[in-house]
Amino acid sequence: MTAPLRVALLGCGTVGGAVLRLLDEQAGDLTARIGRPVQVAGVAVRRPDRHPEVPADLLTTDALGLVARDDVDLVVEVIGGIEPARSLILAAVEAGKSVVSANKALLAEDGVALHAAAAKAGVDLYYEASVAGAIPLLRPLRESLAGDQIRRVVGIVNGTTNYILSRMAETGAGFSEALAEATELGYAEADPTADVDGFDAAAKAAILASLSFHTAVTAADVHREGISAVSATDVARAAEIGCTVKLLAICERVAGEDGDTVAVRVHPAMIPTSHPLAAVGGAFNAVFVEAEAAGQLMFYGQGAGGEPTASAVLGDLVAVARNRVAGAAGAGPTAYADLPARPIAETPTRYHVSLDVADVPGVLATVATAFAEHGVSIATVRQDGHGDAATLVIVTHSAPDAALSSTIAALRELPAVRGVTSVLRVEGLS
Ligand SMILES: NC(=O)C1=CN([C@@H]2O[C@H](COP(=O)(O)OP(=O)(O)OC[C@H]3O[C@@H](n4cnc5c(N)ncnc54)[C@H](O)[C@@H]3O)[C@@H](O)[C@H]2O)C=CC1
Ligand SMILES: N[C@@H](CC=O)C(=O)O
Ligand code: NA
Repeated sequence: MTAPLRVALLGCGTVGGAVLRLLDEQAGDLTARIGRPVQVAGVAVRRPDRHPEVPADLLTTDALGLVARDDVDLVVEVIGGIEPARSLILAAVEAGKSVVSANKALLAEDGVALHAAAAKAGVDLYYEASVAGAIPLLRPLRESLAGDQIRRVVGIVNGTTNYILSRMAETGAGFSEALAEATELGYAEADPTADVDGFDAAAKAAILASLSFHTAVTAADVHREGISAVSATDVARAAEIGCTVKLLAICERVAGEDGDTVAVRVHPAMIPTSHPLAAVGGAFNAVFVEAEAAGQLMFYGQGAGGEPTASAVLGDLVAVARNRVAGAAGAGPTAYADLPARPIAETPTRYHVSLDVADVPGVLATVATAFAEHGVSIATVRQDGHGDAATLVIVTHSAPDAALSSTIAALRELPAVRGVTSVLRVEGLS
């Protein structure tokens, strides 16, 4: 019988546990698809006593020792975080072992160096699971669309926050309750502030922008806002204008007189309920890709959870194992374009603003003047009076984000404005 390919599994939590189970359940099919059996050589964990499901002789707390073993051919990293994951991946590739990872935080911080190390060693580094869980997205960007020019990628790439926002909109559930459910279901990161504050989505946006535009984008290049400031009022105001609130990742290649730039941002936004992304509920993700020749493409599916993510990990494992059987590594991504990042301040956006004002003559004109003075044009305005107060709901036309944020600062200073009760960007309105 052909000698098996031996796999080191680093981490056995939500994703690692599902990978281990599927490797066992699908052993026969995987052997047929790869041309050689795949066998688990060892499973590195922090607390072996917490893993009665794993055969004791496979468990180890020495992840580095496992990676270095001569009988290990391939490494699956599902620990997460920067260290020790980075050192373990580098040790693996330097020892000639191809790596599959689900670690967006690490790839978004240090992808260039990790790819360089993998290319130097002639091994593969695949990470389909790192963005949008089960959805085949990175390989289509890296391979299927390699002959096209991608201009824009926009989507929902964090399952936890989408689950929270969906629950808030559909059932009126509170933020903490919805987050606890998402954690229980295995969607949230080990530290869920990575989800709530947009770090996870920003890392994914950096990976998407790097692959789409053939340039190096790190998480630090991404403008990031999470959902912790999204209130029940924001959700209600969105519903009043036929919108819903979603955390969006938007990656754009922008043509300019001095050459192209990339603008990459993650923030909550109101989108019309008729927009295809508005129907993406729970932990599902969806990503639109706009390419010059292909036009618009949509990718949709489960963006988080043990089994869906393990599906992507196993897909990568089959790919790197096939390459290993063929005796060659696949082509890595290219980053030749060297495009600078455009700051959010210069990025055109639209705002929805809700104000509590004193219902006195001239208040509307005073508010309108504040917008005009900052070069921001108003698209719609609605005034609801109640007693001596009124609510003004304003949707702007597109303007540089800096102009919009200085308008909000100026509004807060106006004596007639009693409170700025909701400020959210708006996307997808015609
Ligand atoms: N849960 C999900 O839906 C998804 C997770 N991911 C990514 O997959 C990776 C793993 O995520 P989860 O399985 O959800 O996390 P988890 O927290 O459930 O599992 C991580 C495991 O790694 C172990 N670990 C930590 N340090 C270790 C060390 N030094 N040596 C050995 N084991 C160690 C932990 O004990 C834990 O069992 C992360 O990079 C995450 O961002 C990607 C897509 C979806
Ligand atoms: N915590 C992440 C897991 C998948 O990447 C999410 O909620 O999307
Ligand atoms: Na994916």
